[in-house]
Amino acid sequence: MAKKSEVKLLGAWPSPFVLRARIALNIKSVDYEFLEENFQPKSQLLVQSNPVYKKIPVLIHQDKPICESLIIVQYVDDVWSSDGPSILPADPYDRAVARFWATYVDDKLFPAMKSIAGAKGEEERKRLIKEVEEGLALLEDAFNKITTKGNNNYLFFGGDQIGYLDIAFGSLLGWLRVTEISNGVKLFDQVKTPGLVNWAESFSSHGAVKDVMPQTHNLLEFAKTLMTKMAHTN
Ligand SMILES: N[C@@H](CCC(=O)N[C@@H](CS)C(=O)NCC(=O)O)C(=O)O
Repeated sequence: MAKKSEVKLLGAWPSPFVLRARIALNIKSVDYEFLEENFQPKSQLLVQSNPVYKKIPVLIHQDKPICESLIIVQYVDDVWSSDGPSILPADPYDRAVARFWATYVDDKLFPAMKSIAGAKGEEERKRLIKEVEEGLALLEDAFNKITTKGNNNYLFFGGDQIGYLDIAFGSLLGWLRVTEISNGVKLFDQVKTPGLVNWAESFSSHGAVKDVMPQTHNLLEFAKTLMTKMAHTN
């Protein structure tokens, strides 16, 4: 078990990317100090630790920074390999598939979801919502393929335990719910994405997740404040 002083996580509570690092550390039962970044202005520690992107999360392990959420998740899996279940699948093909979909989440799904809030006009908003729905339908198919093995149907992308893709995608669930509420739509439901609806419930109530996953009403409040600030600066 790492000493708390050896592991620090520079982050902020509403960030889905920071949540990934927190879940990975929880899976491995790594004790860490959480340093809340408030960006007003960006802290010296953040700028020094992540001079390229100046973004959170940054994991600081034995005074060395590791940046980018998915790289942090893999690092945690590598360093604490014998503490708790593996995060990445053992099989090389399964690892490649998990990495493919995690990249898809970051490159396609999340950007589409994020851009709904900034849509210019109803037509664009509807187009983006449709894009997210189609994106989720692809993930529903992937979920069914990945979790059906022989006669077994697993709860998670990672099998019996949450793994890399569960963390990559599951960390966005809070913001997905905020998007649904803010736009009066259901992106996820028992008809369109039954597998993902059940998965989301199991993921959100998992021991490594439930205490660190931000509450939807807090994210909604945060989003409203952010939108108000942006409206004043434009
Ligand atoms: N690809 C990065 C994205 C991290 C990211 O966008 N972090 C946001 C907070 S959610 C941030 O630090 N934003 C500050 C900025 O853009 O200046 C990762 O996966 O870690």
